[in-house]
Amino acid sequence: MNNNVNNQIQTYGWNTYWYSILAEQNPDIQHLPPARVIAQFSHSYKLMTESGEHSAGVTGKFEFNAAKRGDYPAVGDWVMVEMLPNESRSVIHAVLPRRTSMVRKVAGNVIEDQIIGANMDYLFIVNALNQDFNIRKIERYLIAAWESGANPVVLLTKADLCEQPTKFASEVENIAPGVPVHFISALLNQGKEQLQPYLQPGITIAITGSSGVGKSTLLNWLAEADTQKVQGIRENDARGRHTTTHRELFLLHNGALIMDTPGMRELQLWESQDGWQHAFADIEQLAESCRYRDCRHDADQGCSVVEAVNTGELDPKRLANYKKTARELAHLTRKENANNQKISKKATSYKSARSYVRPNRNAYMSED
Ligand SMILES: Nc1nc2c(ncn2[C@@H]2O[C@H](COP(=O)(O)OP(=O)(O)OP(=O)(O)O)[C@@H](O)[C@H]2O)c(=O)[nH]1
Ligand SMILES: [Zn+2]
Repeated sequence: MNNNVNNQIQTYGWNTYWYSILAEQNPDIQHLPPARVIAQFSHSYKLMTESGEHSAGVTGKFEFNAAKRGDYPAVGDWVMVEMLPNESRSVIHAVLPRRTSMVRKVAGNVIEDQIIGANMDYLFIVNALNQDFNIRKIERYLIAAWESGANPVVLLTKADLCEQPTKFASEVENIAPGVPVHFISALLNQGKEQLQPYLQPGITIAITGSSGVGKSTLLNWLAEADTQKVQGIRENDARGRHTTTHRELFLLHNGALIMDTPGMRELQLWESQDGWQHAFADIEQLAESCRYRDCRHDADQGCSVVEAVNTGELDPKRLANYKKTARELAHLTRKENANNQKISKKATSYKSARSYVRPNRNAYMSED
């Protein structure tokens, strides 16, 4: 590895942490160069390797060993590759263990984890400061963030359409103590400086939020930073190439990496125990002093949660959201358990083929 090529993957976030992770892996893959997945297509991936962009597929062995959908590479993953000589293609031998990941539960015959983004440092949760402002949505996105392991940051866009952005910001702060909240206006070019602490070299930021909240506008706004500097970098680009091809993980001029995958964009809000408890820590804590262990928090007697609603300490809408999430989570768990039972009955006969968990090609490739 010469310095120049080494820099290429460092720019994409390779660092001593990943070196140490690699050192813990099977020696078979340790000599292979690392690469980062920057886009995912139906049958292939686009990687940033030490020698630039490569398209890639997984090895047959990888495919054979992949027990479930979540074992396959996802955007943001670090993979160990074999470069094919004289080709801008490579093959993926292994995926390094993910530091963080956004997982979506896909309910089919078997509930499967689909990784819609990996190794993000921050998750920007975008909501607009107009009639679309929705605190309950933010609450649910926060669950996803906690579950992913990435640090959530709430961005309230379209501040120019709002008389009192601070009022909304404090509303968010109430439901998400300790989570940074910023209000910005791409239209008026206001608030960008608040984002600088996150937009650091090698830091990966995923962007999520409902349709129309201003994600694309935000991306363009972030990308257009300092045009002069951009041109300077292009001039110095060793390959002199400016690719305009499809990417889902891309480099900003300030060195930060932005992840914008279709799945991340329209994050479907599945629920999971850990993230859920974290997001509703206040209610969980109140519930501890309910009279009954299995309190449903809908009767007055001995229920600390209902009491908190009555005294105005807890917003009834927050409680309603908590209950709705709990029901969905219970539903998902029931479905999962039922499927797992079915699977374990059949497991012996299926084991060699592993067909019960191996996604069929079409299912794996389809966008749902
Ligand atoms: N007033 C105002 N309008 C904005 C701002 N940011 C975005 N918009 C507008 O909001 C609309 C939606 O913005 P997009 O960036 O397309 O939203 P999106 O979240 O990417 O939407 P999807 O692509 O559907 O996911 C557009 O008409 C933007 O011009 C802002 O800061 N102020
Ligand atoms: Zn209760």
